[in-house]
Amino acid sequence: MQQERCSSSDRPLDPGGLLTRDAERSAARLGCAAVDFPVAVVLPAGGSGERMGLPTPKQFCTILNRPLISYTIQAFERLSWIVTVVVVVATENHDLMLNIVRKFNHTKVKVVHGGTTRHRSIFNGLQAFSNTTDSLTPKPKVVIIHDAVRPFVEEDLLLKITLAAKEQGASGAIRPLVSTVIATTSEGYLDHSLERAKYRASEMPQGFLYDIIFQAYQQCSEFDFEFGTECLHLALQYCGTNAKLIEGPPTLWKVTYKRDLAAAEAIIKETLSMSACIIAGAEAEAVELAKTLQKNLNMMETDVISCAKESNTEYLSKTRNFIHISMSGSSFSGVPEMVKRFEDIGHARLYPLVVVWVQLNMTKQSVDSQKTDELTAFMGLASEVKQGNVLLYGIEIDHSKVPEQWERSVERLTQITVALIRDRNAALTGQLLHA
Ligand SMILES: Nc1ccn([C@@H]2O[C@H](COP(=O)(O)OP(=O)(O)OP(=O)(O)O)[C@@H](O)[C@H]2O)c(=O)n1
Ligand SMILES: O=C(CO)[C@H](O)[C@H](O)COP(=O)(O)O
Repeated sequence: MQQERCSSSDRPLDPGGLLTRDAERSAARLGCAAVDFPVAVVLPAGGSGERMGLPTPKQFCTILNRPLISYTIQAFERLSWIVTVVVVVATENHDLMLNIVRKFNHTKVKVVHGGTTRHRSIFNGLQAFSNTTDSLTPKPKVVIIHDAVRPFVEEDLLLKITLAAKEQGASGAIRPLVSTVIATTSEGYLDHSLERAKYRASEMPQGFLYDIIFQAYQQCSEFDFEFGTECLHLALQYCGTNAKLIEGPPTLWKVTYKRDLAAAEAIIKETLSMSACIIAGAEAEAVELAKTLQKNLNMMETDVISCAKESNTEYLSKTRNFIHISMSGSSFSGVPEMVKRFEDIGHARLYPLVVVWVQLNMTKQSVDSQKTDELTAFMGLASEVKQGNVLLYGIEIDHSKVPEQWERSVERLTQITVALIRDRNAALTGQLLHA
């Protein structure tokens, strides 16, 4: 079978950089030269997340089995032009951070100890590059500073920030203000309000020539270290560098309150649901169903491949969702092999994979012992692969010669498949649903 593709017209963005795109393509889109100088990143992650109100600091809270900080690291680490990511954590979380680095195979990370305030933590991070004997942290030309709790940062913006920092000495992302900023009196009355259109919210990432921001931090007062919240201000105050400001997307927001964790999870799930690969058995009916399903899943980018092409793993890198269609009687053959392959290449290391096994029944099935055995094997496999971050679900569909009835069943199959992919609900794995 030929590989077929259909694209959705209004494909959402990829705010977390969860999908593969390379820097050169971004640079081409921006019409600027690719970065050809060393760039490093400092991620302050030494806070306690008081406003979140959880015992675990927010950067270590897990979303889909992975700590938030790992998503942020990944957004930078995947870019070939970023050399090192320095992560600054409180001393008591040093080992926890090293475990995260190992578990999720982060290869560019150096972990350093934080300070009592964000500015102190950032300064500690910058100092890691001043030790010229450490080959893991060579001094960069440009350093990007980014809060560890802002997991969604696209490479296009990082390129703009980096190139502007190289040109101007400093650059930072901004957003329009949502609310008006007012000053209050000590008694809690309105003192005055600012003209909202004149002001912007300062967000992250921010980029700097390393020498400028390091010099600025070396001159910082105790007051700056204790109460300052703005790195761009330090570059201006101590080095006379006016930052270039670049408007970023709303997804740059900082995870601060509990509800922000739910919002971050929703964004990650939405991004992971943008594409799927349908693997069809050799039978004509399975191929036909695969094509109809592909047409129905028009909001996703879908590929249809035949079981025969399954051994070619090229399709794996394109998606985190797999729909395996087989005929009843052929058992769920193919599914265990496919899942094993995911394990071998570590495909589920960063994101949970969804595998929907669709069993097409051509005749009315009687509940016999063969079917029960198959179901038991399916449930066993689902529970086993869940440990490896693969979410395996089953859907049975009875073929009907009555067109309206068949259409309704395929529509139900589509809806259940979309719901399983979007929700990525670990509690429902191993269930055999009926369309
Ligand atoms: N001593 C500190 C304080 C904060 N940060 C980091 O700075 C970033 C932005 O700070 P904020 O959102 O204020 O985090 P917390 O200080 O943890 O949150 P809260 O103010 O609610 O306690 C976070 O990644 C945080 O971990 C840091 O590295 N060292
Ligand atoms: O807003 C910012 C940019 O200027 C910083 O990201 C930072 O969040 C402010 O620090 P804090 O919340 O720790 O006081």
